[in-house]
Amino acid sequence: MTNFSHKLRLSSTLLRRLQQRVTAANSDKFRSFTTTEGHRPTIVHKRSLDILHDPWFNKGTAFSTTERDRLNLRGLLPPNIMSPEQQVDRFMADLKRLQVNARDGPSDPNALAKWRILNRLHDRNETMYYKVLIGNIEEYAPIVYTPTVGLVCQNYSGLFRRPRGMYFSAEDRGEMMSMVYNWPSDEVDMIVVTDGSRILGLGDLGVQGIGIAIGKLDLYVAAAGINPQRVLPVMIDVGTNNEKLLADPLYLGLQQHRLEGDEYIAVIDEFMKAVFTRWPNVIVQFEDFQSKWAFKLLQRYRNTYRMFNDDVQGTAGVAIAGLLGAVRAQGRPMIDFPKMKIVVAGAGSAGIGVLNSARKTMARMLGNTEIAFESARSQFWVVDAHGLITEAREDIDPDARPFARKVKEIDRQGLREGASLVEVVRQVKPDVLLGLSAVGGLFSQEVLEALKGSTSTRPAIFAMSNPTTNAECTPEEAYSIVGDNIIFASGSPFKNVDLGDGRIGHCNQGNNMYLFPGIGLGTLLSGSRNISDGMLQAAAECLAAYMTEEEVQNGIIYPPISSIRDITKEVAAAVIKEAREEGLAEGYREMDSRELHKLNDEEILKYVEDNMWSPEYPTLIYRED
Ligand SMILES: NC(=O)C1=CN([C@@H]2O[C@H](COP(=O)(O)OP(=O)(O)OC[C@H]3O[C@@H](n4cnc5c(N)ncnc54)[C@H](O)[C@@H]3O)[C@@H](O)[C@H]2O)C=CC1
Ligand SMILES: CC(=O)C(=O)O
Ligand SMILES: [Mg+2]
Repeated sequence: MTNFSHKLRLSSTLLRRLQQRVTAANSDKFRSFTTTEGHRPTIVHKRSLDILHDPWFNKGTAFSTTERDRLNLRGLLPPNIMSPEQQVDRFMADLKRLQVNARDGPSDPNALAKWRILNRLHDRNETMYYKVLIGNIEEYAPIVYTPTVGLVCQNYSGLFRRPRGMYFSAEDRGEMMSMVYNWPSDEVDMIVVTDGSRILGLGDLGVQGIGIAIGKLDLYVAAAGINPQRVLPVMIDVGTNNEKLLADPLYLGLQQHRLEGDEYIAVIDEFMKAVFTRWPNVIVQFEDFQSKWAFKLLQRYRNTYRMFNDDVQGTAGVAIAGLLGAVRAQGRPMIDFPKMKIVVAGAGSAGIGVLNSARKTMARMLGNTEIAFESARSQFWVVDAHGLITEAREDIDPDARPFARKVKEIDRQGLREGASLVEVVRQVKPDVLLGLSAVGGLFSQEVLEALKGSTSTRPAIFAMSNPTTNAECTPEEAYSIVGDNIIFASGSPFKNVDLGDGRIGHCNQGNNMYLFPGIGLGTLLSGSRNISDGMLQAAAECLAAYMTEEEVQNGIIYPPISSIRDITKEVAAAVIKEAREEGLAEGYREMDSRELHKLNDEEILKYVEDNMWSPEYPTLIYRED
């Protein structure tokens, strides 16, 4: 009897194993019949542990029985075969449990612990990492991106485990052309490069800035479906002027002050030449370069290379979309935008980028004449660390000069050179107060009180600086001081505000993450050799048009991050259409320029969608080198 029941148990175990094999075999069969990008078999040239240690190919416990045999994996994994969904469930359960228990420090006990857990997953299984990220983007974008990525960069020396991306340093001068060939992939679509000189609002973090390039590329994969095998985070280490880091023996970067002038430019030139030689079709996104270099490098490279500066150009587009949303939210037509009075706090790469773009947009709406361009200038008041910028200022920054107020003009307004932000807000009574200053709390109680005098029926507050502690004010402060009838956006995520009686004070996330992935993807798929102003403008207009009238009336001027993949697809399509119209679209792979021109709007969207990578395991086939 005992024997019989034992046999029964055995046979039920056997049966379960057989079922698992059949399921696994069927899923293999299913995979081999589908032919989209994610389902084609991938040829591999390695087996055994080499596969398990390779995050591009690793499937962990999801390797089927036949694959385990084919790839010499049998015995190297626990015997139970899991589906990708089960893997994600198991990981999520662990993540939730650990986030309750883990403690990293008093300020934010869980954020770094979550980042660590996700990073470990990124190291061992890229597909699953992105499945987790895409499936839970609202919850984990704030971990892999702002605000936690700022904390990660600040603590990078301690957090560094497995290297990711490439490092080019001042010591590598003359070697970069050969170094690029050390990267294992022949195909790279997207590079995000930083020199670490202005990471979010946290200043110079030197080599530790690599974290921001990794975080931005995570969004390229999650939002734009850029294949993770074809992204490359890059850190150009030309030294740091952060004395604390220079004094830290554990600092991972060059222990020297930053290169300046021609020496600095020579390093960046060499890097650009090297990457475009190896990967002529790559797109390079410049990220978090201090303002003094951001504009110069953009002008230097934008007509020669396929590149853009996210802080200058991506931020500008997101701000324009938000500003147009603010006009609509006041019940006015978008064409009223040139009548808005806008006070901008911060005249760095981001602030000046927004100002230039807003001025051009206004001028276009006013007929695109020189007079229109000139008159649009007078809608802006710019305040930097030294107060209101006027033509009376000595040593005025050339990038800010076009926005310096005329002395006579501000005299009439009861203002003067260097007037404080609160004075400016009080006198101007603006429709919009926009902060890109990196100064947390700059929109103080006094400033917000002054904004109550705004002539607008619904003033808009954009506290766009990152990370969270650098926000110019919180949504609670804005709603409680200025009133319920405002529009609010911040660069890093905040919770909505409960206004009582079931009413919600919406907190929009005004962050360039809504544009840069679509700009990159659209450029890639259009095959344009440059990223034109028109393509950037098309991206911004697409984002502005994404919100419905009802949403805008409710104060929602940006989409929720849960729809970032969809908005990115739309933005990419808009970029492709504009590139095509400007005669820049040279096509991508089998979609040549002629074919691209034949596509209607729907077909362009489908073309974009078909080229977006999804986190699904391909069937792996072994082949000798
Ligand atoms: N939400 C988003 O998508 C983006 C946000 N940003 C954020 O914008 C901030 C600024 O970035 P950058 O322009 O590159 O930096 P930056 O350092 O070049 O510029 C900062 C500007 O703020 C001014 N400033 C400093 N103290 C001030 C004060 N008390 N009052 C008024 N202005 C003051 C400075 O004079 C300077 O003009 C950062 O925190 C960054 O994270 C940047 C890009 C995108
Ligand atoms: C969002 C971004 O690019 C920044 O804060 O620099
Ligand atoms: Mg940035």
